Amino acid sequence: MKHPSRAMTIAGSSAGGSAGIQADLKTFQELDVYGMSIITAIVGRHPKTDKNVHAISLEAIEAQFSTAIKQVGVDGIKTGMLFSKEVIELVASLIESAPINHLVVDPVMIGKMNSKLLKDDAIEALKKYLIPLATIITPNIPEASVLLDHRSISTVDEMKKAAIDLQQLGSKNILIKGGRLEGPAVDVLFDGTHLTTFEAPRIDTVNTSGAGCSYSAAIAAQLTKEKNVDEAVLEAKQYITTAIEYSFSYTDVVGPTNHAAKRNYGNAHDIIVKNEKI
Ligand SMILES: Nc1ncnc2c1ncn2[C@@H]1O[C@H](COP(=O)(O)OP(=O)(O)O)[C@@H](O)[C@H]1O
Ligand SMILES: Cc1ncc(COP(=O)(O)O)c(C=O)c1O
Repeated sequence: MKHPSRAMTIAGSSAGGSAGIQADLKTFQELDVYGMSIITAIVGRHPKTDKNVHAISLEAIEAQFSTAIKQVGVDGIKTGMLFSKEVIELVASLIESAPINHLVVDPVMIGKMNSKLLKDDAIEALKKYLIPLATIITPNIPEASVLLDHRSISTVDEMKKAAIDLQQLGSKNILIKGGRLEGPAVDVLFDGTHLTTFEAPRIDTVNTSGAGCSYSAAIAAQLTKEKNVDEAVLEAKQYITTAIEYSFSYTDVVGPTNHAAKRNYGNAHDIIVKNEKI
């Protein structure tokens, strides 16, 4: 038997199972890669306070990472919620010490239920230490805007311009996710020479908690299988579009995407891919 490739998520725990570490591990499993997790923080809602993030010590983060590397090894990593500049600096140095070919950085800042997942003073550390190590970064529109000093981004053309400008931060590839715009769900990839758009129909649902987490985890999973970046993004876009098509909610809270949907029902929609040279 050939061993599956090995993917690691370094991210926060999201108790409801829709986002964060939980979404990443479900995605890895669905895509047939061996999943590992390094928990950086625990997000839990406290109805009577706004203290909904419980930090994990740097020592515990380092201990998880070295255990996973020694017990298993790693082919590709994705980072999600990192919360503080201290965690970002540590995670960047751990990643630099590991023999990996693929790093997906999802610059998670604010959750869909408005949890603050990154401190304001951590943004510079993200730019300085982690993004330059990335194979690809996957900001949504508000995150891309913050990384570009609060530039307004409200059209696909502005997403294209933003993707080109974000490459100056040092990541090889930039993928801006258009989930927050109206109209078709268009994501823009810039690889340094080409702009590629990946377009899916907009699905009429609010249940997209963890969509960005699952999408970046799916890209990481495909990269560990030695797919190139274009193939990895296309397959991940098919995966997340199908997971959103079959999303649901158990309560009146924004619900999860359906991680098993592609396995159970096959791809829900064709993705339109367009490519232009810059
Ligand atoms: N209603 C929707 N219909 C189809 N695709 C969507 C929808 N909402 C988000 N997406 C897609 O889901 C992926 C995650 O995007 P987004 O929700 O913007 O990320 P995040 O969770 O980081 O905010 C992207 O490919 C985006 O285009
Ligand atoms: C730990 C963690 N990471 C990431 C996210 C981001 O989720 P989303 O992709 O829905 O923005 C959340 C949302 O609450 C979270 O709790």
